[in-house]
Amino acid sequence: MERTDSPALLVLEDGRFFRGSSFGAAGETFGEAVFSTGMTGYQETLTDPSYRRQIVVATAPQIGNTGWNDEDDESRRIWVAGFAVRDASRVTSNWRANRGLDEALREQGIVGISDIDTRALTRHLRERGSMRAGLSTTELDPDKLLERVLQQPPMVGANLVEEVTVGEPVVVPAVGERTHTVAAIDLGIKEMTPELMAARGIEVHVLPATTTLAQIEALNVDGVFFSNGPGDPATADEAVALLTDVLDSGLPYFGICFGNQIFGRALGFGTYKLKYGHRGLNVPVRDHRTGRVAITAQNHGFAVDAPLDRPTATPWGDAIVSHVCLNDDVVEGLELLDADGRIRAFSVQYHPEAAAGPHDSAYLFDRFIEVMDAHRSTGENA
Ligand SMILES: NC(=O)CC[C@H](N)C(=O)O
Repeated sequence: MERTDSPALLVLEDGRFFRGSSFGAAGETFGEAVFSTGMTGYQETLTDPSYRRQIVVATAPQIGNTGWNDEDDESRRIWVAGFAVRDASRVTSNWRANRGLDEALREQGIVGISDIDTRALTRHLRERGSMRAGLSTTELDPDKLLERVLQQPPMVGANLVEEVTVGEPVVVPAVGERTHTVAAIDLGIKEMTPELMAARGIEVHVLPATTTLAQIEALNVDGVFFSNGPGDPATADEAVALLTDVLDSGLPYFGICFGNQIFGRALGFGTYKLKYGHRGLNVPVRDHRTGRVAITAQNHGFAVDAPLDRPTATPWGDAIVSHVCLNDDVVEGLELLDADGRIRAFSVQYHPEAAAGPHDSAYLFDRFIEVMDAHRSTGENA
């Protein structure tokens, strides 16, 4: 691979290193090296708060062709700690683009590396697992950069919610007539999520992670949602405590990704770190209720440890694993059932908001509405 005159160096915590060219901002950065197999959607990936403190390796060999636009950001900024690609496209070609990817990275101070063998790097991470890494355009001695990598905190034990959650509540109004109101706890939410709810008549109150049940109830909501987010779910005790209160209150619940892990913990399950995680846009998942397999967008490094083959008794009723990854049997969804076997709370480990990714699972937003309607009619009959 041809390198430019401005060199960059990527060093993994086990000492393996890759020399390439500077791409995006110059400087030095550290994070967990993870690979994502999405062929498209790098703008959504880079602006997804769940990637906080991660150096993302794109397995797609050429990145940047469609540049950067003003519409596809999933949040207010780029969150990845760094970006590693094989070939950074020198040409931007898309009618919506108003700048190149390199320029967007530089504007936001995101350090990247190009012209490295991302296939070798990905195979290494698959074999050894995701691990800490350093990426630098200023320190080109692998031993010296490695010393600094080894001083960085690992992803296990990382509590990053505070770094990404909103400071103040934000209301996303329903499109057309408002039929429902939802409190969405922002653990690192992506903009597409409230938009998809709003498009279905839901007024969404995006709330800080420090919100209490009393504050949620004061909004007279029909249901509660917990978003995706960065870090180790085993550290998110406040979120687990809040969700426990929500379940005690009887309010319907829907969670995505981190929201699935928090739900798992509230139900009494543990979480654990996957070797190299699921990050991509084509992960097959089976929904036990419909029997259908959806191709899903995923971005998670941790997973819920729950039995696939039997219900688990919880203080609120039986919990079951509702969705399973067909690649490796990892838990991809949970349901809490009432005495009649109806869903009262549920979550998925993958991304029905699909930004970027396939829209196979958008039906889960409709399912949330059905669960809220069922809860409402029970309340009216009581
Ligand atoms: N996208 C997410 O919500 C990720 C959840 C969690 N940080 C994980 O890596 O598993």
